Amino acid sequence: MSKILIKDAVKKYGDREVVKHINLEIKDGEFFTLLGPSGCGKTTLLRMIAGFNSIEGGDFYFGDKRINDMDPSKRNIGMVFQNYAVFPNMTVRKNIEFGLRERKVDSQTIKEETDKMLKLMQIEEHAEKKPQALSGGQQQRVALARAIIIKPDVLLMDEPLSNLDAKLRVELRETIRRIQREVGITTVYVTHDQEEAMAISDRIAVMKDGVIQQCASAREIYHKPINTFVANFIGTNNKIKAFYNAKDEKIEISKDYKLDMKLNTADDCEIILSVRPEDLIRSDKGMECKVIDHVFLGANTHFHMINPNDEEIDVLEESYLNQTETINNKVFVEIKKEKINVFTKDGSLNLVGDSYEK
Ligand SMILES: Nc1ncnc2c1ncn2[C@@H]1O[C@H](COP(=O)(O)OP(=O)(O)OP(=O)(O)O)[C@@H](O)[C@H]1O
Repeated sequence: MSKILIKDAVKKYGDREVVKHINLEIKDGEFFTLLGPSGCGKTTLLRMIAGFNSIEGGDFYFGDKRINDMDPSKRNIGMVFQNYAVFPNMTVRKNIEFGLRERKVDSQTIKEETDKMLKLMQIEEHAEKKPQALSGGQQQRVALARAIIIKPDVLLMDEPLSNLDAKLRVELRETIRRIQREVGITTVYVTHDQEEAMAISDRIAVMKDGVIQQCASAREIYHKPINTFVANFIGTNNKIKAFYNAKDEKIEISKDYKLDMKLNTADDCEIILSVRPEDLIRSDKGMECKVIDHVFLGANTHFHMINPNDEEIDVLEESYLNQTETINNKVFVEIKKEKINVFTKDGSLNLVGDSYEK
């Protein structure tokens, strides 16, 4: 049985639908992420699960229990927000204990459970400090401990890392993932950061304008995006305009560069190739491109180029000591055909079938 089931959910502000007929099934123990640009409705949907927003349509279930009309306090959820919602006047220990005290748990159990949490979050030495003496990352560990000590059925997290600097974000997202696995708690996580979503999630729902575009594992979303919005939102993507000759089963990129490939259409049509920078390789044949810049990034080097269609493309190569390319040089670039996605001209449909290994 699914842990959270959402059927045909609608949220309206006035006449405006901001969540538009969403269906989702989240499994027990799953780390599930709602990902999308600002304003796409992720927080609104999360708040509907929590019970903080009215629901204008659809049904929400925890297990087989319909929760639409259940008070938030009865839903047994833990929440962590962007702003570390810890009580400033209480010590770290008192903050973490809070939920158990509210539930009138005996003091021996409170002590044991709180000690366990302090250890799990690696903040034992801060137990008797007030939150303001802690860094942002440590405060978020307190918030997380406080949310999960009550053993909620579902943990809801809304951009919990956005106020932290880049290094801490990476560190804490790994901690969150490890702890979620250890505790096995079903988690719904909201972020606009695609890299964070990929690093942390079992599955991701990519949202745009209140609609789920694709719901799948990070790998599937990266390698097999359903439309150009998803392809562009996740990772770096080169868009190359081309033409499909259906009779000859050829993709025509330029006069001199064609790929043999059968697409899921019987008609000649204009298409958009979607190619990751790592799936373009410098070669002695292919598209003739002009190098306009190169950026050394340690493990990799990024080459920015202009292709024969006057499109700017990015080529990612593993770095090596004597790697050089002079700006304005002409180079040939080949496409790793087995890795590309091909979309209709309007970007709405992926024309690559399942026959290609992704
Ligand atoms: N109380 C409200 N009244 C009217 N409109 C609202 C209200 N809350 C949110 N909205 C609108 O609903 C849409 C979805 O907002 P929501 O906060 O869910 O987006 P989001 O994807 O979480 O974005 P962000 O990452 O910026 O928080 C937005 O267009 C927003 O302006």
